[in-house]
Amino acid sequence: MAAETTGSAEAARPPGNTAPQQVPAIRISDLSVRYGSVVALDGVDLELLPGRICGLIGMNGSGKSTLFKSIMGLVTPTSGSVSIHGLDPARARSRGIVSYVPQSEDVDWDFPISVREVAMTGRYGRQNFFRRIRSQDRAAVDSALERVGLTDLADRQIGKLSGGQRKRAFVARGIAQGADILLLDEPFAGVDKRSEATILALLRDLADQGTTVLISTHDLSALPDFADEAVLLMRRILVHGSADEALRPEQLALAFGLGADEPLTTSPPSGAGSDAEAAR
Ligand SMILES: Nc1ncnc2c1ncn2[C@@H]1O[C@H](COP(=O)(O)OP(=O)(O)OP(=O)(O)O)[C@@H](O)[C@H]1O
Repeated sequence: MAAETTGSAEAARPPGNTAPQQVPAIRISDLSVRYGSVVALDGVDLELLPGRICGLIGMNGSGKSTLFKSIMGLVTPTSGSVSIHGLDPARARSRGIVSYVPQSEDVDWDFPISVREVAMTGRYGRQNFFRRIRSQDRAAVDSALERVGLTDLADRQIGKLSGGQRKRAFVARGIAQGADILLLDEPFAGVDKRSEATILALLRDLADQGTTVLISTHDLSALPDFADEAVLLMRRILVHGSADEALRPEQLALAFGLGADEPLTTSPPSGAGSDAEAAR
């Protein structure tokens, strides 16, 4: 079975949509990233349009976090390129165009920082060297906290929030920042269904206003509920299309099937990495 490897926004366009083609917010061309001998991404081509919510799925170690880091300019590609609204990713990040909502385990929840201060970090790129907070920074943070429904909890230490509230605090940071692109790494892990629905409504609102949203998730069943399009990743893109296309059994077998626990290295032991190879 040949994998679908379009990787293009064109593929995600609804049938019959003859609207003029938009300029992608994110354009990734032939991107490969290695950590020593480990191939994390291998020839990834992907374009994401403004105003779309894209689900990113793939097994552990398939390269999702590396893809996020590449979009943020936090890893150096071995080859290929990433362009964010025509800019180099590091420059786009320093200009506040991209915002990241980290996985829960990547955050020190004991750190003495309030919800308001987390949101204020989204303003750092706009402040001067001394980071003097201006009235427009306060206004942007207040407005962002209101938007995510955390005004009443603004002065609470970040660790003293529920899982869903913690995610909303980081989304508030992205809103305060005025980011055009929001990357969310496993935002629904440890979050109840009601909080998940609240976050999704918020993300839909942001997408309707032109924000590009890329969400990694292991909750495959939730994907069709929120994703305008989906990417199935296994070091390279197996599918970029609708959620239903990404969830076809034969595609899932390629991405999550035999050999899934084997390390994906440049020189896998015999039999390991067969799924990835099959997808080539
Ligand atoms: N700093 C690093 N040094 C060496 N190898 C790394 C490093 N970071 C990631 N890797 C490896 O690169 C591959 C891709 O990892 P990555 O974290 O991007 O996957 P992932 O899809 O986000 O995984 P998960 O679902 O477990 O978060 C894995 O084989 C991983 O072990």
